[in-house]
Amino acid sequence: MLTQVYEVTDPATARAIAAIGVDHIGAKVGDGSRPRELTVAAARAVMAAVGPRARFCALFMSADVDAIAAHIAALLPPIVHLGAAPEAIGPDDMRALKARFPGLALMRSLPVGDEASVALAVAFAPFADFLMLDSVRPGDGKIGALGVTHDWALSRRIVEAVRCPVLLAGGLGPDNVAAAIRAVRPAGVDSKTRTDIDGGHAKDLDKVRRYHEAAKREGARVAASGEQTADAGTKPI
Ligand SMILES: O=C(O)c1ccccc1N[C@@H]1O[C@H](COP(=O)(O)O)[C@@H](O)[C@H]1O
Repeated sequence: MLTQVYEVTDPATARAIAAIGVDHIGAKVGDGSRPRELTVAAARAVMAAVGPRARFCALFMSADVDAIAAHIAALLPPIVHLGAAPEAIGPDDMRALKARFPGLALMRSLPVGDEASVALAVAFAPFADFLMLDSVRPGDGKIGALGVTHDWALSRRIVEAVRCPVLLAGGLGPDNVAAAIRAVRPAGVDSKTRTDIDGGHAKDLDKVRRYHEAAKREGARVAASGEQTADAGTKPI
């Protein structure tokens, strides 16, 4: 079971979370115009602090594929995570990014809202190394960092419908990650708000540790029980 934690904005926190054993450590990267969005220079320092124990994920909220490509070329992160709406960055854009950066692992956030989410995931899966299924706000369509769960039965159907490894996101933390793994059988899990300090965006290392340990424990239990779990390995597109 892969564990992923957002968002890390300083090297010391990146080092501490890597020492806990978290597999993917993420930060928002861009021109610095969004809240807590790191410039390439700041992201480079966090990525170096992650070290060899974990993989750094660069989350781009922008829909400007040329700007994203320029940031990738400057930073060369192991995992590029695309967070813009699916209408804004589509499968063709993902194919183009992979062609330009062949060694890159691409993670694609997708909203899980209604029945249409399953077809959307099926359409994107062939172009992603990881899908990340996240909650969506009904009013404005905002995806992610909402701190709320979604219909896990839909996410389970997506896990069963695609070959691509799926990470489950949306309101996960130490107290519900095991139940989420039992319900969805993802290849990995992601957490932001519920591993933050209360009322702030800094990471609470005790929450991160409890989330990570609960996820690894439940992932191992599911694997040992022989229950179906998606493959956590990456596959080339
Ligand atoms: O991390 C952010 O600030 C962010 C901003 C805008 C969209 C997505 C964002 N983050 C992603 O959302 C998941 C889930 O968040 P939560 O656990 O429900 O709070 C987060 O881990 C990032 O992958």
